[in-house]
Amino acid sequence: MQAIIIGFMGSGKTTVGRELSESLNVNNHDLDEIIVNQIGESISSFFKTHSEAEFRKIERQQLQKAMNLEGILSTGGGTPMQNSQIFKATSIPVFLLDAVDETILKRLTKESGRPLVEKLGMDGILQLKAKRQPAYEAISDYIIHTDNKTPQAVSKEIINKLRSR
Ligand SMILES: Nc1ncnc2c1ncn2[C@@H]1O[C@H](COP(=O)(O)OP(=O)(O)OP(=O)(O)O)[C@@H](O)[C@H]1O
Ligand SMILES: O=C(O)C1=C[C@@H](O)[C@@H](O)[C@H](O)C1
Repeated sequence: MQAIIIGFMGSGKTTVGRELSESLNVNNHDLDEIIVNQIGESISSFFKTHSEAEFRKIERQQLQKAMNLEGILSTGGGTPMQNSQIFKATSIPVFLLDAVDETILKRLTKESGRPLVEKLGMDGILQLKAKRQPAYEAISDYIIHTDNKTPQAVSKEIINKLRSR
């Protein structure tokens, strides 16, 4: 793996991961997509019939496997929380996509289908973001601010960091 992208829901991991892997001409892996293929249903529908703990167990297993793939890996928003050791132990650079609350709200309201947004509501989501922030930062090699930047600009910033390593 050349780079791992982490960040809160709506920070742009999936979008930037696609852009970045195209620019670098490497494989793109999205942990949420890998999980969806594994469970055979959407994450939303899985959450309706299973506990979050069951989801986290599958997420951890698939993360461990995905760390051995080549290319770019974008994770789920909650992936770093119970897997900090895996991220700390790797030599693959970890990029945190950061955004202020207002940006996250704008991006999340554009789309539906995120089970935690449905469960917690927007106030709860922003509280969760604040709670997770220290854990995200603790495992990141680079923090990339994404407010008012296109996914292309964010991707270019990551490429510059990768090239100057
Ligand atoms: N830099 C950006 N500027 C504007 N819109 C963006 C940017 N990055 C992502 N978006 C938009 O924000 C929404 C969420 O992006 P995306 O699905 O990539 O986030 P994510 O971090 O992968 O979220 P999740 O963890 O919930 O899957 C999408 O509609 C996407 O088009
Ligand atoms: O922030 C989270 O905990 C999640 C984010 C999504 O990417 C999915 O992995 C799932 O909906 C959980």
